[in-house]
Amino acid sequence: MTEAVVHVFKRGPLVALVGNPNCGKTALFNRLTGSNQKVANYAGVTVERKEGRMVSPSGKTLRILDLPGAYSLHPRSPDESVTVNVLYGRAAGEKRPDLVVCVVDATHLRRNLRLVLAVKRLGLPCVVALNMADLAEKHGVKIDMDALARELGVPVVKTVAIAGDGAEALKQVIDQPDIWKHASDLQNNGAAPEADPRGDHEAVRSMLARLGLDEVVPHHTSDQIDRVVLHPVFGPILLAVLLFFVFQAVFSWAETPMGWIESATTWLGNGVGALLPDGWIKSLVVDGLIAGVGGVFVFLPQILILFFFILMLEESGYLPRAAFLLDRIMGSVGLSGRSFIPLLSSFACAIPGIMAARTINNPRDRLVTIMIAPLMTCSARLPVYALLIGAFVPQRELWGGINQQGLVLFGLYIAGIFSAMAVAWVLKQFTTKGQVRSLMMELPAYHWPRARNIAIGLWQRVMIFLRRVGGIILGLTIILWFLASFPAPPLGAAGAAIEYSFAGMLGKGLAVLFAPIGFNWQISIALVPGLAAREVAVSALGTVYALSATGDDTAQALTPLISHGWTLPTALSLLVWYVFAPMCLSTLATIKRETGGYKMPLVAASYLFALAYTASFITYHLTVWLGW
Ligand SMILES: Nc1nc2c(ncn2[C@@H]2O[C@H](COP(=O)(O)OP(=O)(O)OP(=O)(O)O)[C@@H](O)[C@H]2O)c(=O)[nH]1
Ligand SMILES: [Mg+2]
Repeated sequence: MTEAVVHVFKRGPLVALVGNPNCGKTALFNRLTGSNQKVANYAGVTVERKEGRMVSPSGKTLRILDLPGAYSLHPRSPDESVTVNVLYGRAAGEKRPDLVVCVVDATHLRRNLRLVLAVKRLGLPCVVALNMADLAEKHGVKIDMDALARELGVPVVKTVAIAGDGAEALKQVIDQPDIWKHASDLQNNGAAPEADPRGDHEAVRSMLARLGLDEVVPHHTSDQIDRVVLHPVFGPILLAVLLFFVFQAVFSWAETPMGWIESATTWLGNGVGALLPDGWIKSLVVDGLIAGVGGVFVFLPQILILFFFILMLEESGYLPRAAFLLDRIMGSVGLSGRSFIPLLSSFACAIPGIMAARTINNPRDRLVTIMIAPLMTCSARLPVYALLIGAFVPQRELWGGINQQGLVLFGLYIAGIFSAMAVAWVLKQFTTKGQVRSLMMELPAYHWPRARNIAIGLWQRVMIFLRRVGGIILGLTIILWFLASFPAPPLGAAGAAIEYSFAGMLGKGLAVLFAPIGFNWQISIALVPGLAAREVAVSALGTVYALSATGDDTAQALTPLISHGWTLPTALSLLVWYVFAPMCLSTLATIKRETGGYKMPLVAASYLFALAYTASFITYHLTVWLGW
C-alpha cells in the first residue's frame, strides 16, 4: 500500500484525532472543520487520513487530521497502521502531530481509555474528547469529568459530535497554550511507563472502579433487535428479503422521475434542434450532448434510490450484523465476514471498496478481496444494466406484485456476487493451507439513521454523479462525436455518415474481435470510451445511434432504438460482458496503489477480460442455439 499525501493546508500546528473505531472521530472532525466526510455506524469507515482546517477562538489556524480508528498502537490491519505511523511520526510526507485529541466513546470507556493511556505514553500533548455523551446519559452513566481528568492527567471535554455539543468547548481548550506542552512534563497517572497492554488493562480497570464506572453499559434494545437479526434462521431470511426489496424499489420507485427526465431530454432535443440551423453545431448539441449526456442522466433516480438504502443500512448499524450472518458462507470460499463491508461498498464503486479492504488484517484475505471487488456491481454499471433491461425485459408484474425488471436486475447483482465467490474459491485452492480464522468484529448499538446524514450522503452522490456527467462523460461524448462525424462521407455514399468516420472505421475493425460474442460495430465503438467510465458506454451508444439515424428523429430515446436494432442474444451477451469486464481504468489504478505494484492490476485485468469474453461467448451462442 502506498500513501500519497496532498497537503490541502500547508501551515499551522497539526492536531490529530485518534480513537477506537466508530467512536465518532469523523463526526467530530466534520464539526471542527466544517467538512462533510463520511460518517457511518460501523467500525472502519475512515481508512485513510483526511485533512481539514480549523480556526481557533483566538484566531490561530490549525491543521486537523482525521484518522482511521485503532484499538491499540500495535496495528493489526493496514488502516490501523496509517494511524500508528502518524502518531510515531513515521508517515511519509507528514510531520508528527503537535497535539492529539483522543476521542473516547463514553459508553465503552473500558476499551477506549486503554488507547488514551497508550497515546499519552508517546509523550504527545493530549486532550480527551468524551464523545457520545448523550448516549451515556441516556443509559444513566454519570461521569465525573473533573475526577476523570485528574485520573487521566489530561483535560477532558464532553462532546456530542453529531449535535455539535462541546465542539466550542473543545476549541477553547485547544486554544490554551499550556495544552501544547509535552505530556511527559505532566503527571503520568496510572499508565505503565512501558508498552504493556495488560498493564493498561489493569490501570483502566482500577481507574473505572475508583470513578464508580466499572459496570458495562447495557444496550438492551440493540440486544433485543439482534435476537431476530442474528437468529440463525430468521437472520439470513431477513437479509435476503431486504436486499430483494432494495432492487425492486430501484426499478419501481424510479419509474416516474425517470419518465420526467426522459421527456425533458426529448423536449430539449427537439426544442434546441428546431432553434439551431442545420449544421455541425446542431449535430454536436443535439446528437452529441443532449442524446449522449441525457442518456446517462436519466439513471440518476435509480442510483439515488440504491444509495438511499445503502446509507440507511450503514447508518442503522445493520452492516456488521450482515457481515456476521455471511461469515459462514464467506468462510466456505476462504474469506471471512470481514470482507463483507469492503465488498458491499463496492456496490457503490469498487474504489472505496478496495480501499476499505485495509480493515482486513489477514494479508491473503485482503488481496483476494481486492481482486474480486471489481466483480461487485458498481453504480456505474446501473445505467448500462437499466438501459438493456428497459429495452429487452417487458415491464410486467409477476406473482405477488414483483416487478420483472427488478427481478432481472437482482439477478445481475447476484451473478456478480456468485462469480466473486467462485473466483475467491479458486484463489483459495492456490493459497490457503488449512487456516481457520474466527471473525472478531464490533457490533455497534443500533440507532435511527439521521436524516441529515442521509441527506448529505445523497447530496454527495448527486454531486459525484453530476461531476462525472459534466466531466469525463461530457468530455468523452464530445470527443466521440468528433470521431464519429469526421471525416465526412464521400459524395453519393450510401448509409449513415458515421460509417465513414474515424469512429465508424474503428468500430468496424473492433467488431471483428467482438463479432464472436455478438457485438455489432456500434457496441464496439461504445466499449472504447466506456473503458474510462462504464456509463460512458451508454452516452456513447446514444451519440452513435443518434448519428446513425436518418431523418429528423435524432434526439429520440435510446431504448426503442436498441430494442428494435439488437437481438436478444446480443443484449444478453453485452449484459454478461458488463458483469465481468474490468471496464474501469481508475479501479485498476487503485489496485495498483493498494497492492504497491503493476502485477496485481495486470492479473486482475487479464482474468476479468478473459472471464468476460468467455462468459459472453457462451451466453451468445447458447441463446442463439436456443433460438431466443
Ligand atoms: N448518539 C451519538 N452518536 C454519535 C456521536 N458521534 C458520532 N455518532 C455516531 O456514531 C457513528 C460513528 O461515527 P463516525 O464519526 O463515523 O466514527 P469514526 O470514529 O470516525 O469511525 P471510523 O472511521 O470507523 O473509525 C455514526 O453513526 C455517528 O452518527 C455522538 O456524540 N452521539
Ligand atoms: Mg471515521
